[in-house]
Amino acid sequence: MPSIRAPSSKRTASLLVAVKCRPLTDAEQKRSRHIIQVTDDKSLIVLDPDLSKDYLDLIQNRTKERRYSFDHVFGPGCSNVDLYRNISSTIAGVIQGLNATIFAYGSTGSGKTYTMVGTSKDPGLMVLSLHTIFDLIKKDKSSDICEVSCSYLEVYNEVIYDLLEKSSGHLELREDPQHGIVVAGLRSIKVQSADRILELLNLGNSRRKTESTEANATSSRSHAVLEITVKRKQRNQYQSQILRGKLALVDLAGSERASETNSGGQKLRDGANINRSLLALANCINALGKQQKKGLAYVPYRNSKLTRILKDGLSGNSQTIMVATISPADDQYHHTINTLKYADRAKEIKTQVHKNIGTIDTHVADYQRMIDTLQIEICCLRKELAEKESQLNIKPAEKAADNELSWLNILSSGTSENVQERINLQKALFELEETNIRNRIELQHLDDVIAMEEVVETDGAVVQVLRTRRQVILDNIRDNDEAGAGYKKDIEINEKHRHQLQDMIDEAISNNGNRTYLHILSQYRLLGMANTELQFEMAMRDQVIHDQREAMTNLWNVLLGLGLDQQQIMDLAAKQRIKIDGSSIPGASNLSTICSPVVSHAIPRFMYHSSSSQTYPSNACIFQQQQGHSSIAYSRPQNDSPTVCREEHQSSYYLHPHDNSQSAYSEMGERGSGGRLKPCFYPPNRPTQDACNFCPAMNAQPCPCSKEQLSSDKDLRHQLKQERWISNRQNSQEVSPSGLNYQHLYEELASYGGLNYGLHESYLPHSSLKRHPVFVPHGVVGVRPFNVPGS
Ligand SMILES: Nc1ncnc2c1ncn2[C@@H]1O[C@H](COP(=O)(O)OP(=O)(O)OP(=O)(O)O)[C@@H](O)[C@H]1O
Repeated sequence: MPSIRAPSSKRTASLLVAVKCRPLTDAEQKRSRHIIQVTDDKSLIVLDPDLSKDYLDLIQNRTKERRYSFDHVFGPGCSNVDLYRNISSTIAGVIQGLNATIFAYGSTGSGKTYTMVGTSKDPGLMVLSLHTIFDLIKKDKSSDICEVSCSYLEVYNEVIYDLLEKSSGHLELREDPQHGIVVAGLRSIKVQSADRILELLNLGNSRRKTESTEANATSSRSHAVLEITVKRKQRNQYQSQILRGKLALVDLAGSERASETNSGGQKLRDGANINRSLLALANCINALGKQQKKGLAYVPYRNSKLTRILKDGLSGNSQTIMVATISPADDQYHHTINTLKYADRAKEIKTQVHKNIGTIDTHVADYQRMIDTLQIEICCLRKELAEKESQLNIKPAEKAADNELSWLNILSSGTSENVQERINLQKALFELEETNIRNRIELQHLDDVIAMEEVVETDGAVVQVLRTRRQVILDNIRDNDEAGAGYKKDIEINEKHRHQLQDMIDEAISNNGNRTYLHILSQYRLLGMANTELQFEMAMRDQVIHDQREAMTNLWNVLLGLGLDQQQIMDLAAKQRIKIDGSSIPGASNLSTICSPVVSHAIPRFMYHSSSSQTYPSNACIFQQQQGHSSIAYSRPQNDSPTVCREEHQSSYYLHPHDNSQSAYSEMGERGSGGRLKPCFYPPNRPTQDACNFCPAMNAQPCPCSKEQLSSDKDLRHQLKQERWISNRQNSQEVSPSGLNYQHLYEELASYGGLNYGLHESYLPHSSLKRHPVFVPHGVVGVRPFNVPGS
């Protein structure tokens, strides 16, 4: 029986902020004054550090004293256990399939490591949470099987290392549609007891990079993330449900001023990197705080590895706790105020918490496995390269050749970093554009509403509010455009760097005669590219999965909006021989417009993978306009394979070739509003016109309501610029764009000459490169941008 999944119910949670003030250290007691007053368990006062005031401050009664309130405040007399007691309920959710994140934030020497790791007398949050998890599993009365695993990583100078590996190589981040950001190749060790994890924790901590600085004798130079995963599986059940809870415990490196830490050389460089990633974190907190009040500001997660790792914890599926650590010393006043400023802003952050139930999309899991295998192979090859190099270094006669070889090695790792960086920048740009598209939609709506209100309103109060909101949206658009311009510049720099690297590699290879080494090197590079390509594939699938999830949610909303209750939906599904996974069905929210007829048949048509002979009625259409974002979904007539088209306001930078020439677009491409060209990509082995016939909006059987719906909604018609169709056919041999710059990717692949797989030429806008055979994995879902007729 085919099965679909009911979207799990989400709960909006506020980020919980706890402030912890440590006692004065022995050294501080001699030189500093205590300036923190904890007034009650939720508020504190930072006293003015200046005892003597100048005349002007005195007569104007100016003071630097500041008052704050948070979810919890702990004074110098409190232990880690006191803090833990107030947050332990969050940890308990992890064994029920919920995610939680706890991170300590504060300046260097303020007590982050003490809070997270602790001492034997005062164990920290990492230790206490582990004990809770194992205690709860032990006490659990159900017959479920719980499996606990843990990983421990550090981010040092923007490079990720595995703290559970003796000599870990550089690890890379990957975006997983189901599990969010994951670190490829990171070891996850299954553990049976809290003691075993504590052993691993101690081992990892001993590998962590620390330095003695002026501000702290054992200052952490890296950000450390301990992740505990609890998988809970029903025993002896066919198709058993799996709950997968995750707890991330983060000890950040301390922010500092170079002048205060009195460091130079490597220490100074470390400090600069630490500060950069903490600044990126602060910027994310700022943007997220702003988003709650003002909506749709771009959150620059991509500006550092740390923020990418923390993304889920900051805005995704996680109940998150920020522990802001402060020093009570008067000479730390500015650091303290700074920490409390961000903690205060973080109170505004909201996350969406839902249970992680079961698994879907097995083909995605297969891709992940492939990528993981490739990552492991790359690591082995890296090691081989290093060994080969050290062997060569032993022979002094070959010193000159050795230098050349290590130069080659540097170049080749430079190339892979360069590729990763470009992928990241392009994705950032894509996200920025999406954010601004939504901003522009809201702007358009606001303009219309303002125009209407101006006619009817007498005192102008509502118009004033709307105008204020309009200005906020304009500011957001401007900020996002500025950020986008920055990313575009970075991409240009990255491109230049790539060409330089490639030239240098080619020259070095042509001058060098060491065949074995070159063989390993070329294998390494090829695997690197295969890996990159798979990551692109994954990104495409992410998009498809995202779209499908959105469509599923819309369909659920429609069904519930029609007045069907959960039981009726279940009965209908059972009649269609469709199994509904997931126990909870969300309330019908955000439903705006429904296109009938036959909406109730839309689920089978869309959800149902074509492995069954079951057929469904012809057309179904869901029209939705939600939070300023509009989309239209169609299902195909019954004799065709299930197809869904979405129209959306989207024009991606990925889809625009750099030369911007007309020829880079299809014959179907036309100029959209604003004079921007709209790209069109064709499926392989299919004539151009046929590609368009695939969209129901253009064929003989258009969606019965789309045109009317469109023309009845003036805003929408204005905004619709591009249509994407999703062809979801069994054994499809198609791969197509999903916001990716194929021209780029193709050039990238071509630059790795001899590579035996590439993208099909027909996916390239008027491709001039038609050499490589197609590399198409099974079960691929096609995604294609499309022109909306008459838009
Ligand atoms: N609650 C506390 N009680 C007693 N001593 C503490 C407490 N918190 C921190 N300390 C002490 O303060 C010093 C600095 O603490 P810690 O190393 O945890 O700071 P940090 O914020 O992690 O610094 P960095 O960012 O430089 O790594 C240590 O000597 C630690 O033992």
